[in-house]
Amino acid sequence: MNIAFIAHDRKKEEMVNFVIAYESVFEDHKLYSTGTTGTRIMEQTQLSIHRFASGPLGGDQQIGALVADNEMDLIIFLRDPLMAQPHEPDINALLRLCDVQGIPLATNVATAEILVKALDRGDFAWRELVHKYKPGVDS
Ligand SMILES: O=C(CO)COP(=O)(O)O
Repeated sequence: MNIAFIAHDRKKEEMVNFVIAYESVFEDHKLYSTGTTGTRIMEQTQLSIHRFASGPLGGDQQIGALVADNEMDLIIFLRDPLMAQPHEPDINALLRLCDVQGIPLATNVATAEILVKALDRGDFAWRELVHKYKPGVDS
């Protein structure tokens, strides 16, 4: 599965701790992130992550492009609900595209935990069909 991690600055530590807790699940998947989030996770885990640009520089939009193509299977996006972001339009566009494509999206750790347990159980296996019938998409 293709999984993306995104965390705003005051949520990065929570994200790193979450990924450490489920590292054994994530290591079987293809991982993506915005720039700084991915760097922080890779510093503290053995995971290899394809990092896009930092969020304010277009990273949310780059992940959004994969969502628009229905290539992303799960997004964990720990947003900071108490601080305005300069790239709010990019963030909203990504969230909207997840709803357009019906992509599982967690915006807090409680939901992320439920989705990761579902992932580990194989509940998202149907997504393989999406990839299988789309030429040029990673499995
Ligand atoms: O701003 C972000 C998402 O909107 C996160 O970007 P970084 O991971 O580069 O800090």
